[in-house]
Amino acid sequence: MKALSMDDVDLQYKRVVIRCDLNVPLKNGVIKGDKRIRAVIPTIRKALDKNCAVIVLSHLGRPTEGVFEEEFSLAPVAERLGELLGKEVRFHAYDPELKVEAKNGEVVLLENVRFLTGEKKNNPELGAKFASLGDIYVMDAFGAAHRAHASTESAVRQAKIAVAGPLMLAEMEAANKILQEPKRPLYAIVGGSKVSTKVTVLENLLGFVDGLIVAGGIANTFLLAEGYAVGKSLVEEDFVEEAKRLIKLAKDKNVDLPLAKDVVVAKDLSTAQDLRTCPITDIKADEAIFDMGEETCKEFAKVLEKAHTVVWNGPLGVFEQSPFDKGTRLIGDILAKSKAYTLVCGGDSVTAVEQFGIQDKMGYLSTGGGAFLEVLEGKILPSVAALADRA
Ligand SMILES: Nc1ncnc2c1ncn2[C@@H]1O[C@H](COP(=O)(O)OP(=O)(O)O)[C@@H](O)[C@H]1O
Ligand SMILES: O=C(OP(=O)(O)O)[C@H](O)COP(=O)(O)O
Repeated sequence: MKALSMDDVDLQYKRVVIRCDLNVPLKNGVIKGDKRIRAVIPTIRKALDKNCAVIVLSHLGRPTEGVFEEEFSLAPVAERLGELLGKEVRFHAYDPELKVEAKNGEVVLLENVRFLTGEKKNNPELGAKFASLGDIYVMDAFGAAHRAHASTESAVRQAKIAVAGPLMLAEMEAANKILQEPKRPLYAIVGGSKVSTKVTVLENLLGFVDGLIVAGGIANTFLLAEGYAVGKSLVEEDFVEEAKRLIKLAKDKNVDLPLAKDVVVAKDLSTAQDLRTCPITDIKADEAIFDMGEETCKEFAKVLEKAHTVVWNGPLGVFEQSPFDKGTRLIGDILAKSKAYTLVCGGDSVTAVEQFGIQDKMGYLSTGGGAFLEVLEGKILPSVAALADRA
């Protein structure tokens, strides 16, 4: 990747802004997986070692812009970041004026940048404001590098000096390695919930992989496209036609695209009321799919036996809530035992793997989900393009 690194510039006593992806899973203010926070510790330490004043930026979730919403606050992240760094991290609360300064040797974490009007629209004035907070702008938010937002793209273009952080560089190297020399057969498992983000990814992956397992919440839209009733399951109706097209495209390209045969359904997620496993032909109108069934997982396992490389993004079910974690656990165990090189990407997927304690059995864990898949598609990420232009 063409970009300046932190080693290429004089950091001594500078004001450094580091854009990180600290978008971690949170429930009632409790962090459920801190991989993304741990991953940027070396970056922040690198700046502190040179007596820099450090301002950290990040987004969290998808809040409404222009207003503060407690559930999307980065305050709990500031605390965890401080624990991991072994030094206090000053939290700068919601402040549309962005009146923030840091002293040398100090780390300040700014409140969620997505509360600010213009962040997601890549507003150049907001980008200029972010850039002006420091002498050097370090783009280290690999997980958000596929977003052309004010803090990930515009600020990089406008900063006095813009460099790629060490995490960003390592992640790009890992993704490019798979892209350039994958050990085939190469299979991708794409699960999770973000259908709209993943549809284009799936289409492009069909041109690159030997097999594609569509699972988790996004599989529901594919089941609907195949004519099955999916009750109250999470679906994106606007993408049913797309799903139909992708199923046909996979056939034309001779790519395996196995879909679920049985699923775990319930009437209510929080109470798991009337939970049962049923064939996909038997989902009732008041039920929703929350996990893949055992038969389906066994079938996926058989398919995956052929793989020499597996790229896994997105859990197979609502893994945060037992017993809907079974499908994700099963596939995790299979991959942990498999000889295939397994690359796990995405905030929730990595959290699941760490929750199951199988992280050491995986080939590589990436902090980026959508970002990693877009690199595999051969796309140039907006942040990467901006960094290259500044090199
Ligand atoms: N059947 C399902 N219905 C609703 N949500 C689901 C389902 N399967 C998985 N999910 C949810 O998908 C989310 C993760 O999706 P996503 O953000 O796309 O993954 P990643 O962060 O690994 O890229 C998890 O919160 C999980 O609960
Ligand atoms: O969690 C993220 O992406 P991922 O779910 O693809 O891993 C990134 O922080 C990007 O978040 P976004 O998909 O709300 O832009």
